[in-house]
Amino acid sequence: MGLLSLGTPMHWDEAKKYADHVRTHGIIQFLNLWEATKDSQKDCLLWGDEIEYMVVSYDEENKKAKLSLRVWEILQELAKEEEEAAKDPAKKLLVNSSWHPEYGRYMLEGTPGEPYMGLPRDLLEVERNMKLRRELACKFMKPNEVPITLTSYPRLGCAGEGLDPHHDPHGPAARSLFVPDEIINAHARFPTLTANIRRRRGAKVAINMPIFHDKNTPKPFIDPTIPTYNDYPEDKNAIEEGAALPDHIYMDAMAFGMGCCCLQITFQAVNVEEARKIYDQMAPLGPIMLALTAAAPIYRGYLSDVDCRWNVIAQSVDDRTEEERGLKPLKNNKYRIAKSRYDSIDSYISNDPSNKPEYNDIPLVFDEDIYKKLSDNGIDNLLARHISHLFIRDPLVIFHELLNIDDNESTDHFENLQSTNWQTMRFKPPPSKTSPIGWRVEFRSMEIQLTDFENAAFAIFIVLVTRAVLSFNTNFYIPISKVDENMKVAHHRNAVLDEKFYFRKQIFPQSRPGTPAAGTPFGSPKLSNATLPRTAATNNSATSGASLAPGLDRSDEYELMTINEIINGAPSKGFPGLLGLVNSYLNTLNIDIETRCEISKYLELIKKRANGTLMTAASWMRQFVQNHPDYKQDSVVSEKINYDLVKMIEKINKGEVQAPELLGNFSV
Ligand SMILES: Nc1ncnc2c1ncn2[C@@H]1O[C@H](COP(=O)(O)OP(=O)(O)OP(=O)(O)O)[C@@H](O)[C@H]1O
Ligand SMILES: N[C@@H](CCC(=O)O)C(=O)O
Ligand SMILES: N[C@@H](CS)C(=O)O
Repeated sequence: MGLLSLGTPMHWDEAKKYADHVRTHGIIQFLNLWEATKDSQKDCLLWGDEIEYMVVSYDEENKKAKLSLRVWEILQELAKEEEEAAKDPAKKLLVNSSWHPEYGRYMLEGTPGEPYMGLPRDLLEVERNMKLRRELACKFMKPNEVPITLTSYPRLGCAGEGLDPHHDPHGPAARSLFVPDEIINAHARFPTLTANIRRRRGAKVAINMPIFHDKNTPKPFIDPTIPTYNDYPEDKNAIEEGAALPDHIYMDAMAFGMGCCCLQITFQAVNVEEARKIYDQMAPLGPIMLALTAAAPIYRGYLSDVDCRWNVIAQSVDDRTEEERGLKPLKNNKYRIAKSRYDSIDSYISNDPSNKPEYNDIPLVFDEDIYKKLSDNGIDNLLARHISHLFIRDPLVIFHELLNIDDNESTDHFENLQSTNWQTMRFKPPPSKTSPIGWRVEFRSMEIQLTDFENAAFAIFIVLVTRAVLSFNTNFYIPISKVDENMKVAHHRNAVLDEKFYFRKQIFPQSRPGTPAAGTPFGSPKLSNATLPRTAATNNSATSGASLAPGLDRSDEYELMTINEIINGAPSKGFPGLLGLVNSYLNTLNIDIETRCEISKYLELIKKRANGTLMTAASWMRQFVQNHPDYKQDSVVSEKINYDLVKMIEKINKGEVQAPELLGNFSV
């Protein structure tokens, strides 16, 4: 959930006139924040997860599962609980969660009431708290409603069905052929984002995911369910005009992407340099964790040939004009931009000496005036590049009432741009000059899992990886272009087992192979060299992307590995794997046996997903569909299959049905 300011939002035609105003003041706000917080030191790890839910409403009589558009009412009840809990310590324990709206009017976002601390036994709170959240959300639902953690809803946008209450497709914000605007959260942020992305782009967003060709799927596949009416000026015949590609599942609205759910983890670092280090070290793991958590194989009622949501969301918020996408010469726009606002990160930002200039090997487009303003005010090259790159985008949601604000007090204009750059990692300054919250990093690529047990396992694994990274001073750097290649591969069907990913071979500093830095249990050991300054000469060029200089080919530093190798290690190569690192890290702590056993359960799940003993949610859902008696080997996921699938997921989550191929013997 991004910035939820209140006010009267501007139409794009007006908002674009204030884009420079918002950027200029956003940078002043960032600089004010930087001055006040750049030396902030925190002494403990704080971290938290964000779980996104969909609320399903069953029509038991007709065996249909619909998305409930009643979430606003549920959120109001949850907010009341939170308010009461804040006043009453006894209730605080029972509620212990925080709730937020999300893009879809059928979506909820829940986080722990307070961030977790850095003790190993706190890890055992994670699953308990996720269960508590689910129970609490249920309390305010109707008997036929249920929260499910499904990344993409299989039949979202199948016209004429699937929403409770029913609404026909269309509406002025999305102008979709498939979904009504009533599916969008009513908070002004969300319909305004939807409409202004479309207006800025100059056309509706066009999302095309390859269809999975089964035995009876027509070839070429030309979707017979795409309507051909033409209610809006730019709403042309999607097939004839080429918006809907053959052999693809076509979607035409932001809801198909931002209506997907994910699992995000945020960590507070001890200081800004440590946050930058974590950001860089975790970035190459983005695609690996995307493939390992893959849970989104079905779109608009069809089995697709991809397993993950990421590219769907990227295309669903792609506000770049034809000029920016390189389809026309630049005339009205300033830059060619390679990626959507929702995409993988474009540059590493740490001043750690292991961050070699040649790792930032993709051309970085950035606003040179903003870069200069940041540099002139003491921001180093890498951070200035990062921020001035985020600021090539236009603000999409501007509120009349919040145009002129006190740059000393507010960070709204900075957050406006920051919170609409939806990337695999987010580098987050303290929310305000006086906030007790420190510098944080958010890990954003993972797909939401079907059960709380799995979500807890992935959350715990990721937080332990960050601890191991700091403890062993690991080096996961590979050229960022390789991270991008991994991102593409991560989408492939069954990438987790069938594909290989670039990963660094030698992940320990040469001088201290595998030696853990001394640290308090689960705390962040002080980094010996993370604060060394880097001169501009050793950093990347300020004006363009540094491409790999001849003779500097670092391909000997990385190689293609399977996810099994990356996670579980490759003993013959002396590569420990991320789980090897995590276990070595845990061995350095003084943990009681019971806690260690409990933690091991979660790590076992990760191990077994990576080595193929257990299926990803994406593979499991494919198998469920393909084995369903109603499935006709034609890629179609019917209403009845959808209903049975959602029911099955609910039962697995409640422990009423075992799914050993997904969960092994683990109980949920
Ligand atoms: N000081 C902190 N350090 C680390 N994590 C924190 C801290 N405070 C809150 N969190 C956790 O960060 C997560 C997200 O909280 P935050 O309020 O930053 O969300 P947000 O604004 O919705 O973020 P985003 O839009 O980037 O997803 C939650 O899991 C929360 O528990
Ligand atoms: N739901 C989005 C993330 C939304 C957000 O940025 O909070 C996803 O699946 O990645
Ligand atoms: N929930 C995301 C996507 S709309 C945000 O608010 O930024």
